[in-house]
Amino acid sequence: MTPELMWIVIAAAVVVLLVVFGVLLLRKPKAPKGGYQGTRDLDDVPGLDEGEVAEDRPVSTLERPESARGRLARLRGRLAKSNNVLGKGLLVLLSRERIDQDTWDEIEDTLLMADLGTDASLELVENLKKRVRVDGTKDPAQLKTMLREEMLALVDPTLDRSLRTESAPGKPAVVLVVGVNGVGKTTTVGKLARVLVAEDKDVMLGAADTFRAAAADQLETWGARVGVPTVRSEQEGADPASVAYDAVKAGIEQESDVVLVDTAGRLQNKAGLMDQLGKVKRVIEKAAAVDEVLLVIDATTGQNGMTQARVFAEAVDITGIVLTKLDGTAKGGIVVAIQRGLGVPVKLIGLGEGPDDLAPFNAEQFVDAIID
Ligand SMILES: Nc1nc2c(ncn2[C@@H]2O[C@H](COP(=O)(O)OP(=O)(O)OP(=O)(O)O)[C@@H](O)[C@H]2O)c(=O)[nH]1
Repeated sequence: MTPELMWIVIAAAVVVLLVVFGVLLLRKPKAPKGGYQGTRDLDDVPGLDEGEVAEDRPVSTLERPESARGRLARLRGRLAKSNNVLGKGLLVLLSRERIDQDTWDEIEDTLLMADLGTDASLELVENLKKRVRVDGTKDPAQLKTMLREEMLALVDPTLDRSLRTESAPGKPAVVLVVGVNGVGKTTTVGKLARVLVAEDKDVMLGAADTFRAAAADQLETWGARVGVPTVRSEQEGADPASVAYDAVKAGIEQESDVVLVDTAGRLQNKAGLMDQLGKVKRVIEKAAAVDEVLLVIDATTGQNGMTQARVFAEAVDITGIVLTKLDGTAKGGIVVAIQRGLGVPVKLIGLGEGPDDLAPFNAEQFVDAIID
């Protein structure tokens, strides 16, 4: 090798080393395992803009989730847009010059198409029919009021829809989230963590969906965005009950207020599902009581969703329903069908893919969004 060539090789090597060193220096810090456990209040973190979005976030870019109050008002447009056909369709039918049996049949069909279910649809039509006959009214405003009242009665504003997330002394509240895969379970757990963080609660996540490693990664990312740690197993196919137990133990040790446990729904048969969910619940109860079992149902799946709901309700005592994807369906009537079918209230609704697009369910606002 000539001396000139040797100098060129040395110069090239120095340039390569400088580039590699530069890249290493510029790389963002990696999230610690288990998420961030430090401060999560924007007020505690200088130089942060509200609503800032980042992927791999160090502690200084934690997000401040929107408070749950008023979310449904913000998301009302999405509910109204997708369920417009139902509300407007009914009002058009009711404001016909003559409301004869054919019109009532059309009203019933509209309700059935919105997944209200046969019994509820019949009941609504019969009640409206009676009131229209007695009042003899044709005034659209009055008909709208009647429709609103009858629909509200079906949705039932008297049900207790509060989430049981109050901790006992020395024990966090435990919320188990169940449902088939793809309905939006992991997303819901992530969104719910944000609702609780906005209420200033200390949350712990348990990634007991061990069928898919990506599900735990997904959950961990949700948690990291708001400073919530996740207990998970690095091993795909690990025992979900043991991960759930570890999460609750960690919640007790770290004095968390609430532990949210995501589970797997990818099970081949009913017996397997019952065994697994039963075991997860029993094992958790060795450490703390399970306060809430939320069943997540995809509102776009209609009757299929009802069938799934029944299978889960047999496997474990459901205390509340989360209806996801209500932004993408005209089948808002599923709220009534599910509540009636299971005897369990809808407590939360998903109205989009955004991190704060999960709202506490409110019967009045729900009916108003459909009818107004
Ligand atoms: N439009 C809309 N999409 C939603 C809503 N909730 C969840 N999704 C989407 O549904 C898809 C599935 O959500 P996941 O949370 O991964 O579902 P999962 O039930 O946990 O599925 P597995 O992890 O496979 O068991 C994602 O693309 C979510 O963004 C909602 O309320 N509205």
